[in-house]
Amino acid sequence: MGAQQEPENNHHLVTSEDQDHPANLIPSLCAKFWNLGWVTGTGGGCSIRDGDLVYIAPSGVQKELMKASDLYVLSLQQQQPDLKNRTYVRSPPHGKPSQCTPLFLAAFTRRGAGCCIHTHSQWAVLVTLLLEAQGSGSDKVFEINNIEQIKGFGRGFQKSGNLGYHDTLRIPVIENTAHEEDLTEFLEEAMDKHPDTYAVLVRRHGVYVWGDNVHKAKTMCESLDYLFQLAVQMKHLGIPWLSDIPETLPRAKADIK
Ligand SMILES: CSCCC(=O)C(=O)COP(=O)(O)O
Ligand SMILES: [Zn+2]
Repeated sequence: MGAQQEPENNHHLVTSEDQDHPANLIPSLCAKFWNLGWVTGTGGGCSIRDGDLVYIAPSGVQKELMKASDLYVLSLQQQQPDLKNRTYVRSPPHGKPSQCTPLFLAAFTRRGAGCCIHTHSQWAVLVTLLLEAQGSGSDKVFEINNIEQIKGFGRGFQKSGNLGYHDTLRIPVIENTAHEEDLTEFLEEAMDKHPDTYAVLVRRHGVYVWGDNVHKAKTMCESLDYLFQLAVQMKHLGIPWLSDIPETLPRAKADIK
């Protein structure tokens, strides 16, 4: 017999037969993300906003083994305006919410995101290290163009459509801090400086990716990890991340600006 849940603990918020309910989706997505090396050794995570409610994983747990009953639930309306001293409308009997919570909340409150994913992908970390090695100030933004997968990204905040093959994808990079929650002000600065980005890289740590809904956040996170891996291999092969399509190649008339 498991621990008896107190009815006042709003346990109903994490009880659903619907596999797409946030309380079920976060554990199932994190189990998939673990297989990709995105949430290794309790790192990384995922948070989903469903209307006013935000579902958050617990801290320091094996993200691939989470259950719906492990999750915290926060009401954005009840929290406003103070997002620092957080209270939860539902908490599990033990543990504490993810250190990533303020960063997830930044995506929900400043970009109206419906889902935010945080990975410790080695490809993301390697890209930040390659940029660091380049130095001379160019280490603050990852840029790549003329790769088909770039079409996997939205054009930007409150803009419709996706980037095109000839567009340059730009992802800002912030420096890591001793404590995850201390990243928040730097993530928010990066959002302000790059209003159209859907992701922020964290040097030597990983990446935060958000989207209007789970589908968009997940597919942009997958596309980004694909591009990070490609970028690392391109660097090995001496192929620049930014290139011009040779004029000799055929370009559709619509593409010629
Ligand atoms: C070894 S993970 C260190 C903390 C971290 O970077 C992370 O993303 C997970 O933090 P949480 O509080 O969700 O365990
Ligand atoms: Zn992390």
